[in-house]
Amino acid sequence: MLALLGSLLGFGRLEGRLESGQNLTSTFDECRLRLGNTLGEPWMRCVVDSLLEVQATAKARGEEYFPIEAHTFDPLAPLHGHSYGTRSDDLKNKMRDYSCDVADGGSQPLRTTAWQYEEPDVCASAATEGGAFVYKADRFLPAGNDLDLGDSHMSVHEAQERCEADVRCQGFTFSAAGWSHSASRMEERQWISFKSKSEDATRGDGWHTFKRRGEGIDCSARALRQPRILNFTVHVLRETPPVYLVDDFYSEAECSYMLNYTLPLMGPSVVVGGGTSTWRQSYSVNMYPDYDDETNVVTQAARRKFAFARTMGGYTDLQENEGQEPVNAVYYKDFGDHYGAHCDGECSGGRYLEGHRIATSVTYCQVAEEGGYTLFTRSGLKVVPKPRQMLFFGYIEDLASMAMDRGHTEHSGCPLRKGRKWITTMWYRQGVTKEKDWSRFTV
Ligand SMILES: O=C(O)CCC(=O)C(=O)O
Ligand SMILES: [Fe+2]
Repeated sequence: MLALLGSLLGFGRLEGRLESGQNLTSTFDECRLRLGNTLGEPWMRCVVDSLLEVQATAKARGEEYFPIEAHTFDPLAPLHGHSYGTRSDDLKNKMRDYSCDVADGGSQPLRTTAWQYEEPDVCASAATEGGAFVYKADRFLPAGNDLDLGDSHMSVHEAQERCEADVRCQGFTFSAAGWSHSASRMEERQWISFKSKSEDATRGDGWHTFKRRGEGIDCSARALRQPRILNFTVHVLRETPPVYLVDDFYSEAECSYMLNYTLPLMGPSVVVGGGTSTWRQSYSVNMYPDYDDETNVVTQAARRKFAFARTMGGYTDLQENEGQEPVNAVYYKDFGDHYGAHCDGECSGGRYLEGHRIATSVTYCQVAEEGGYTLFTRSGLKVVPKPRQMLFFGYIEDLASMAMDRGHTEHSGCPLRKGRKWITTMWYRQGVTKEKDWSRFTV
């Protein structure tokens, strides 16, 4: 079934006759009614078949029509030279707009299964060594110079005390070639810059950074923070390439922590290559997991997501580390905010290349009352999320040959109609490391 849509929708071609020609909406409505109010793939197929019939009749009569070329159902192949995610495919986008605004409850799972995750011990001594601070060698903090603590000449030890005493202080940074983190050297005086921002520790030889630990977890209540075994319910929406929806992936505490922390920092979203676009209307900000700080909520959530991708997604070589992309927090808040049809990675059937994106997860803390669904635009899968669910989808069509998807992972954030939507999007890359990080590769 899946094998048909990537190719047939790739053939939708507009020749300036849409408005004066076939009334698409009536075809959409008719197919929906004929199929008992369901959308998805059977509906898309019905629409295309109906339009082909109308086209044949119109052609014979010399009338206008919505032009689409005859489609093949098999094998599925992207249209030669066709670039996914462009605006050229008008029929597909009209179908997307229509599907987004129909209250059909979304796609139902093929099956439901369970996933178990054993949390790392976030309060183990190794994970909290260094007390309230995480030390980062060869890193400086570029931003957050708005503290009146100023630059001060003092011992590193004193700097820790001063920073801890001020809630605004998120860390401090100094340059000292040859300095190493040891008890005696903590008493040496350095020129210290205190910072109100510590998420973006940047590589710099001879620099040293002390970051305040995440405040998400209080390790003083040690007894309450034994590592937990978490059990999740997983709804399988598609087997290959995988689309899973996981219930209660984030806890309420995680969501409120991330919402509170990101909302004041958000700016207009950008698209791949930089810049804003009406294709992606929302607000966003990056969150940086710090794999040296296990108490950090963003770190814990990222570790859980990677574990899921390895065990459930089958991407066993995936590794969370500093080479991965930051997590993108996205807020859709105004009527019509949306993300047009796009692929997050390569989706025209090539071979997977190390360092590139291999999977995506979207975790919803706030869902809209109407609209804001996540729709797979070439396969008709529609996710109507519940708060705190995680949508995971991978792009590998065949794990044995590492052949990539041929269009079925193309997706869209439906226009927001009522309420607000707040999500975190995470992209997974195989083979990235701290030294060879994501920015060296395209998507
Ligand atoms: O908003 C959504 O539902 C999808 C978001 C998305 O596709 C992305 O952030 O890459
Ligand atoms: Fe996306």
